[in-house]
Amino acid sequence: MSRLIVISNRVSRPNGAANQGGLAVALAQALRESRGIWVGWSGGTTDNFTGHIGFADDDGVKTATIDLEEQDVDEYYNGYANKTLWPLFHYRIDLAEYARDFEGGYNRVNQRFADTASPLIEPEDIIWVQDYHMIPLGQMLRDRGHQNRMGFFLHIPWPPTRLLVSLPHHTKLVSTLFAYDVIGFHTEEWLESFRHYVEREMGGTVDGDFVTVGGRTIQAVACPIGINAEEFKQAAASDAAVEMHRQVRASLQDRSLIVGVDRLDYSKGLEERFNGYARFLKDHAEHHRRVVLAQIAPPSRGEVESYQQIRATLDSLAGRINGEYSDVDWTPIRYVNQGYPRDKLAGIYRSARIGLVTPLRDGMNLVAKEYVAAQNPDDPGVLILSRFAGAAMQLKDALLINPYSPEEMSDAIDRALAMPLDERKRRWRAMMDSVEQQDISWWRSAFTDRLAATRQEEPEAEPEPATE
Ligand SMILES: O=P(O)(O)OC[C@H]1O[C@H](O[C@H]2O[C@H](CO)[C@@H](O)[C@H](O)[C@H]2O)[C@H](O)[C@@H](O)[C@@H]1O
Ligand SMILES: O=c1ccn([C@@H]2O[C@H](COP(=O)(O)OP(=O)(O)O)[C@@H](O)[C@H]2O)c(=O)[nH]1
Repeated sequence: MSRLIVISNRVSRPNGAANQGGLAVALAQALRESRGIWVGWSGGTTDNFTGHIGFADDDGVKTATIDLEEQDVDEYYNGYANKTLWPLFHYRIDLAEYARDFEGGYNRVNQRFADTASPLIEPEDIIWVQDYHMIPLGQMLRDRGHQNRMGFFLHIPWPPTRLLVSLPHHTKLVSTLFAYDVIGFHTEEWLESFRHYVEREMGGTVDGDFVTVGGRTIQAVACPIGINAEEFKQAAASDAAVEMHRQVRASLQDRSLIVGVDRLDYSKGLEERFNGYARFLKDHAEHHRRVVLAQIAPPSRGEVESYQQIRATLDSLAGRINGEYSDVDWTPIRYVNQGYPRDKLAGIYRSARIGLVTPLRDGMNLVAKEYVAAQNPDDPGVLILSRFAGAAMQLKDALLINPYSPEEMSDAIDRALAMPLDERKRRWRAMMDSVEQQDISWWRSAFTDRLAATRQEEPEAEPEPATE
C-alpha cells in the first residue's frame, strides 16, 4: 500500500479545537489508516519565514507544519483564499475582492508549501492536495520534478463559468489543475460546472470522467465526502453526550428544540435562517413558548470584514427577534458563539427535534450528516436541509427547502414539528443508510483507489554510464 501524503491549509490535531471545520475533522482518520504524513500550516506566525518544519505525531497522525509570516496570512489565507476565492466560489461576487497582492501572496505561500513538502516525498507516495487554498501546488511540485500520482479535492462548490470569468487570470489558475491526475468534487453539479468552464474557456474536451486540455488528460470525478458514522453514533452514546443531552432537555422544560450548528460564515445562511424562524413565529402563534432555536455559531475568519459584518448583523437580528417574541420565562433564540467538542455536539443534536441546516451554498455540509447519525433510531428528529448544500444530493429524505424563502422555512418547521413518528423513522432510516454507506472511509477509498489506479509515469531513465 502506497503511503499517502495529504497537503492542506489546515492541519488538525485529532483532539484539537472545538470549532475545527469539517475538512480537518474528516482527514485525521484517513491518514491514521494509511500511515501517511499531513503537511500544512501550523496556524502560527513567524517574523521571518525560515522554512523550519515542525514534526509531530498526534494520536497516530504524523504532521509536518510550517509557520507563515503575518503578510502571508493576510495575503494568502485572509486575502486570496477567503476574500477572493471563497466568496466567488460560493456565488458571492459582490463580496469578492480582486487584488494583485492577494494573488502574489497566494502563489508565494503555495511555493513555500511546495518547498516544505518536496523533500518529504518519496517516488511511490500518493499525494493528495486539499481545497481552494492550494490549487496551484500540484503544478509547483511537478516543477520540482515529482512524477508521483497526484490528486486534488475541492471541498467547496465550483462556480458557474459566468461567475468564474470575473476572476483575473482565471484560466492561468484553472490550468494548474491539469498537473494533477485526478481531481474531485463533492457533487455532479460542481463537476458539471468545471467541465463547462474547461470546454468554454479552455477549448478542452470531455469524455466521461476524462477531461483533456492541450494534450494533457486528467480524470475529474464527483465523490461526496462522508462522516465517520460509526464513531459519531458512539459519540452520541458517550457520557459527555448523555450529560449534554440531559442538561439541554432540562433547560427546555418540554419545549421542542431546533438546532443549527455552523461556523459563523455568510455562506451558511444564518441571517436567512433567523428570518425564516421569525416568519415561523409570526405565522404560528400556537407554537410560541413551545419551541426554542439554539444556534451554535463559533466565530470564523474574524479578520475578514465580511465575517465581521455577518457577526454584527446576527447579533442585532437575534436581539431583535428575541426582543419581539420573548417572555419573562421564554427566549425563542439561544444564540451561542462558542464551539463545542463533537461528543457534546452529538448530545445537542440528539436533543433536537429539528436539525436546521440552511446554507445558501455549501460544498457538502457535514453537520447535516452528523445530525442524522446522532439521532435516536426509536424517536429520530427531522432534518430540514437547504437544496443548495452538497449534502442535499444524498439526503433526499430531509425536508428540502429554498433557504432564501422565509415562507418555505416556516412551513417546513411547522411540518417537522407535526411529523408522525412513522414518517420520521422512515425518512431517518433512508438518510442513515446513505450516511453509513458513503461514510468517510468510503470517500477516502473512492478517491485514493481511483488515484492509485492511474498509471504512474515512468521515471526518466538514468543516462547510461559512458563507456571508454
Ligand atoms: O479552515 P477554516 O478557514 O477555519 O474553515 C473550515 C473549513 O471550511 C471549509 O469546509 C468545507 O469542507 C467541508 C468538508 O468537505 C464541507 O462539508 C464544507 O461544505 C466546506 O465548506 C473549507 O473548505 C475547509 O478547507 C476549511 O478547513
Ligand atoms: O462547535 C462546533 C461547530 C462545528 N464543529 C464541526 O465542524 C464541522 C463543520 O463542517 P461542515 O462541513 O458542516 O462545514 P465547514 O465548517 O467545514 O464549512 C463539523 O464536523 C462539526 O461537527 C465542531 O466540532 N464544533
